[in-house]
Amino acid sequence: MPPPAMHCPRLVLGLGFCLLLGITLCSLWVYVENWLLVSYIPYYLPCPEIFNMKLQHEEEPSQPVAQSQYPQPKLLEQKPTELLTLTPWLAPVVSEGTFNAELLHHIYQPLNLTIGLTAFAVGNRYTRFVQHFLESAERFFMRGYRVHYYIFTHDPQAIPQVPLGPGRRLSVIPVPGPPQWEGASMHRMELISVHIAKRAHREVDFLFCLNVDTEFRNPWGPETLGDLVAAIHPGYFTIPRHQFPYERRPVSTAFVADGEGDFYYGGAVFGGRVARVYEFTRGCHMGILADKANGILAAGQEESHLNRRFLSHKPSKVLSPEYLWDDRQPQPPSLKLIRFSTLNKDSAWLHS
Ligand SMILES: CC(=O)N[C@H]1[C@@H](OP(=O)(O)OP(=O)(O)OC[C@H]2O[C@@H](n3ccc(=O)[nH]c3=O)[C@H](O)[C@@H]2O)O[C@H](CO)[C@H](O)[C@@H]1O
Ligand SMILES: [Mn+2]
Repeated sequence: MPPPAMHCPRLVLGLGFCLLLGITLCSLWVYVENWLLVSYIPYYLPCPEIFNMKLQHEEEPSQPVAQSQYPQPKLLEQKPTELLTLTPWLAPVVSEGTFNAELLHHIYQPLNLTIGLTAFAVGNRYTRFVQHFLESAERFFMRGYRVHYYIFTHDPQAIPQVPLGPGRRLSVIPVPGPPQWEGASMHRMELISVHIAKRAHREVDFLFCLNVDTEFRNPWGPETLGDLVAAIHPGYFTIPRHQFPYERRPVSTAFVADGEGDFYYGGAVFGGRVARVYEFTRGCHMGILADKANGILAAGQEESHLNRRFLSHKPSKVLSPEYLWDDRQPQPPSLKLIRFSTLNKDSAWLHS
């Protein structure tokens, strides 16, 4: 009698088939398992590409900061000044005693920055201020840095040739004069923003916008550089905010309510990184245009719009009234020095 298996070739075939199927299913499972594992790896392990990525910025050579000698900062020390040194939104308030000029110079000098400065001299009453303004700036404004002055005027012929130090240059920007000119306050924001868009954004890193009937009296250096910089108005730093000369009519885009306000900032000094100054001046110009369309002229004109905007777009650095004084006021003991001041229009040198 043949063995029973021989009797059932079908059984053998069936067993063989089952074995094959089992092996196939097993390898399929291993493959699927591996495949699942592979598909999860990128989610749990860091992508190896990031280790090969080249950093865009080369590491800076070490700066000579460590070599300069300056007093140790002390956490528990008395206040460096009678003035506030930090705003509630953590912007420094710059005044004498709050910074070390030599240390800042060591930090900013290697950055090779160009600082722009705009001033308007439209109308013969204002062109006569340019010479003294530039001469005083040459003595005190950002000494040791590249500086680009932009003087906006209706009369380029009237702008004097003032000798400039190395790395410093002057561009005269022609603008319409009177009668199209209805007072600088209505045009400066527009003209500055257009000038930045057309030209200054390529030429300078930081830009300050200043009144021209002024003078520098003491050093104004890199301690003033910041993203968006405002200066406290010399006339209003001792009074409560409900007395600030903000625009108080709600119909104006410059409206500020009684219970609002940080400092009253001067329209004679503002600045910052050139892109931020562009946004700032553009925003102020839009507010001025909207008011104009509604037949409104803000109480402090451009200065009202500047103050409104600084309320919602806080300055990253605030300059104390050392950086915006007014000749008509005596120097208070809380201000250790005056760096920049509005001139009394009867100043003797104007008549000489
Ligand atoms: C001491 C004081 O109260 N000063 C206020 C006022 O100064 P002022 O009343 O002294 O303003 P301003 O008449 O000097 O005008 C500001 C600047 O605009 C330019 N300009 C003005 C008129 C003109 O016809 N042509 C021309 O070029 C010029 O650069 C001048 O420095 O204005 C400032 C705004 O900047 C602030 O509002 C100040 O609070
Ligand atoms: Mn003035």
